[in-house]
Amino acid sequence: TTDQTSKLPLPPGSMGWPIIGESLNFISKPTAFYNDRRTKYGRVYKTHLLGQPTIRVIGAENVQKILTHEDELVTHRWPSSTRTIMGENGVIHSGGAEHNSRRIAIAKAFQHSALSTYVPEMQETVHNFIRTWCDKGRILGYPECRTLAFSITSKVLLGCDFTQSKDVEEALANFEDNLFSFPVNIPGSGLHKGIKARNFLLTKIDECISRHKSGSQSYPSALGLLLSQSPQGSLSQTELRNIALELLFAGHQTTASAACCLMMHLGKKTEVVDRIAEELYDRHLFQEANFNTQLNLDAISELRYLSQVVREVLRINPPVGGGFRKVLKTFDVDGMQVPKGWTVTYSIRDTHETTNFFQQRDKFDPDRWNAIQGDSQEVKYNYLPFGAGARGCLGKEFAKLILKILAIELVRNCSWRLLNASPEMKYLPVAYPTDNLPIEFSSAPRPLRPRALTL
Ligand code: HEM
Repeated sequence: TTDQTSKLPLPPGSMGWPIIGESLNFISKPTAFYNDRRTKYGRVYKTHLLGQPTIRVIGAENVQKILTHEDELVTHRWPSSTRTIMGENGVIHSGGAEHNSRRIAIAKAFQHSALSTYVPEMQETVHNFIRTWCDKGRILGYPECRTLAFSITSKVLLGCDFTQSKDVEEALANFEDNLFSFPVNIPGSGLHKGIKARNFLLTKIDECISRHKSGSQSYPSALGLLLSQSPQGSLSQTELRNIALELLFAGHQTTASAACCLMMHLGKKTEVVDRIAEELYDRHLFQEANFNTQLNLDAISELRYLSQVVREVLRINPPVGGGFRKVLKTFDVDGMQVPKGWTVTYSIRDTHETTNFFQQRDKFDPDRWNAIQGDSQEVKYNYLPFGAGARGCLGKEFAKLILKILAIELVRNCSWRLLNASPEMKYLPVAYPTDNLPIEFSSAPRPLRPRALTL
């Protein structure tokens, strides 16, 4: 229902069928669902999804209104299937002071000093994957990036190496694939499968926690760090378990999507690969004698061009399409009402794809960031791959670090060729190429261009 006290109209759009609304179209073809409605209705429209009357909002000013009024105009509310499968004792499905204190505790596992301890394990894992890609010769980029992200996130977030545990990888896929389901828990339903996967993953997380407690963990991890802070820290065991699961969820497909898109864009633009190689050469990270120099966080942070490349990949192909909120108080966007009690979703991808803030916005051009101050207020809501504000991504530096290490190791150790340079993209649950990105790998890196060699 609308808010009768507001004089403003509801946005255009369709509420679909009684009860199920437009959920069937959304679940069967989510990418087309969003694209069609953006074309038909523009920046703000209404729909009915997964049991909730919903308004979708596109565009920097509109998105800013949502992200800067957390706990005042809006609060957390993902669809009920997502809440059930993910659990409500973590950070993603909590609000107010509880959300804030959990965020503060988790942030400690992603501050500079913690991140620097994760680099060796990240580097070694990436390196091993690239070796197997070269051995295989031909790979499918997206599934490989999923497995790579699974391996890194399980090792570095949980401190447990599940690389060879196909049952855990499968359970995570089931968990992720059923997060958006009808809220009906009967055998065979998506929700039922998702809950089963959740319970299995929690038993594995419990094993990781026991291993940490017995001191048999050999490398630094986010969970290890969070555990070492409790019981003095602010997180209870129930919270920690759920947060570990959330980190796995939040870090896995997102990083896989970005890693795959990174390989895709570098595969399309060999001149960008050359520029990265030159930067590595200038920083003594790319010499005949030490192709595989041990990386460290400070050296990686100094690679300015590489950071622009990663930024640009996340601009053109933001892995996450947007976020869900519950409306606490009726407010307006573009002269229309967003009524109290409804769900509002803010769009990342549609905002990136429609903003006029960037010139030639469809062009992959890392140099555009030379002239733009990345953290400026101006760019903040036109470029938001990690969301922003009180619920902005906690793992963004962690994710960017993986992407940079991947780019460095790719450029130093191999060359690769896309077998289809312009694959069709899908965008849900994350951005990915529908053909899975077939790639041919060889173990000889591209030779350095003359400019670098004559330096
Ligand atoms: C390229 C990779 C990633 C992208 C694009 C991404 C994107 C996002 C976005 C858009 C949000 C905000 C969602 C909202 O507004 O509701 C978010 C939240 C979050 N992300 Fe990420 N993320 C990435 C990687 C990671 C990683 C690796 C981790 C963990 C290590 C992580 C942990 C989280 C957490 C815990 C939240 C919830 C914060 C809260 O609710 O307060 N993310 N992420």
